[in-house]
Formats: sequence, C-alpha cells, structure tokens
Amino acid sequence: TQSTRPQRLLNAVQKNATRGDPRSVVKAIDDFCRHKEWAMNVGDEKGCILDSVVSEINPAAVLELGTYCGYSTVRIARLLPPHAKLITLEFNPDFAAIARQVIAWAGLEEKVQLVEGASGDWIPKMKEQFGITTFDLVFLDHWKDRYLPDTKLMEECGLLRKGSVLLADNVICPGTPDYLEYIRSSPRYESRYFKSHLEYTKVEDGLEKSVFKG
Ligand SMILES: O=C(NCCCCCn1ccc2cnccc21)c1cc(-c2ccc(F)cc2)cc(O)c1O
Ligand SMILES: [Mg+2]
Repeated sequence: TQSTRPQRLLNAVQKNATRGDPRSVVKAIDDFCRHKEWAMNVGDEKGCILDSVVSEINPAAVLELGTYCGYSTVRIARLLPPHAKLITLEFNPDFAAIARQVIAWAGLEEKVQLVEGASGDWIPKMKEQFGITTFDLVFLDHWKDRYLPDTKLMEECGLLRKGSVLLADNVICPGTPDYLEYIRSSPRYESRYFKSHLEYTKVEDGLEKSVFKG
C-alpha cells in the first residue's frame, strides 16, 4: 500500500533524529519539509516565535488545537517546566497515530496528552476530563473557521483566566479573518501580530498573540 506523507515524515524522524532528543526531531522534520515534501507544520521561522512565547509564559497548562504530526507539540513540550501538561487535540486518527510516534521518539510522552476528536466536542469537557482549571497558553492551529467559535467556547467554559495567552497560526495564510476581526476589536484581549512566512515558503503569514484580560 502507498505510504502517506505523515508516514514518510515519521520515517524521516526515525531515520535522522536521535531518540530522546527533541531538537533533533524538530530539525529532522524541518529538513524533510524543506528539502523533500512540504507539510503544514508551523515550521522553523514561526516556530522560533512560538518558542519565545512559550519561554516567556513558562506555562503549567497548555492546549494545542491541531496536532497534525506533532511538530509544534514537540516544540512546545520540550520547553515546558517539570509537571507542566500539554493537551493536544487531533481530529484525524491517522495524523494522531503518527503524532504519538513522533512525540514518543522525542521522549516527551510524559508531558503530552494527545486527545482524538473535535474541538467543539472536547472543549466543554476539558475541566471534568483532565482536571484543568484554566489554560495558560492555547495554540490554535486547527480548522481556520473554528478559531473564532472555539475561542468564544473557551471563554464560555471558563477555560481562560486574566493573562491567558492565545497564539494563533495562519492568521494570513490560509487566513482567519473573522477571528482576527473579533480578537483585535474586543476590549477583552490585547493582541499583537508577529509577521512571518508560511512554513518553508516566502509567502506571508504570521502568528497573532492575544492576552485575555478577564
Ligand atoms: O489547515 C491547516 N491546518 C488544519 C488542518 C486540519 C485540522 C483538523 N483538526 C485538528 C484538530 C481539530 C479539532 N477540532 C476540529 C478540527 C481539528 C493548515 C493549512 C495550511 C496551508 C495549506 C495549504 C496551503 F496552500 C497553505 C497553507 C498551513 C497551516 O499551517 C495549517 O495549519
Ligand atoms: Mg498551521
């Protein structure tokens, strides 16, 4: 049977990265996507912005919407303090199966809980299922038309506290116009745009960082 792109990406990790070395896993994926096959990871350029936001917050509880192959999961989890938790949600079971193996290769299983399903179904269950009070950081990287409804849902479910940070990928390409309009005009958020490029390309894209004011 034909392999899929995520399977070929995992093979590149297992061939070129050192088990237990998250940095080498990140590098192996970036090399594969830059030189072999493009894939929709946040990538190295936007990844550095992600790293700086994670390091600044030093979060104890992180929610990632959109795991894909686990690239940003590894980028975030490698920077988390001991006992910090990253919950990552993936809708596609094939992507989830690959991501579990990428996360394991990086040796980060202890810090990561990968959940399969849709954000609209899982966000209302976060508190009861995972003992979460609020998230310190949410990385939005799933269906672009779900960024806005899921942000409103997280507000309604009391998952955000004064100071919680939302970091949204792809606000230019593919684009999340309704989310940007809402978050930039809402008095309840302080937003800042980090101009960058679509992963592994020269096309403009960027991350929107928004702090919830409570
Ligand atoms: O579509 C993107 N990501 C989302 C993939 C599907 C997520 C599904 N999913 C996961 C969790 C989850 C929970 N609930 C509901 C649904 C859920 C994406 C696309 C591009 C891109 C593609 C082509 C192009 F020409 C230019 C840009 C670049 C990116 O960086 C991206 O992130
Ligand atoms: Mg993305």
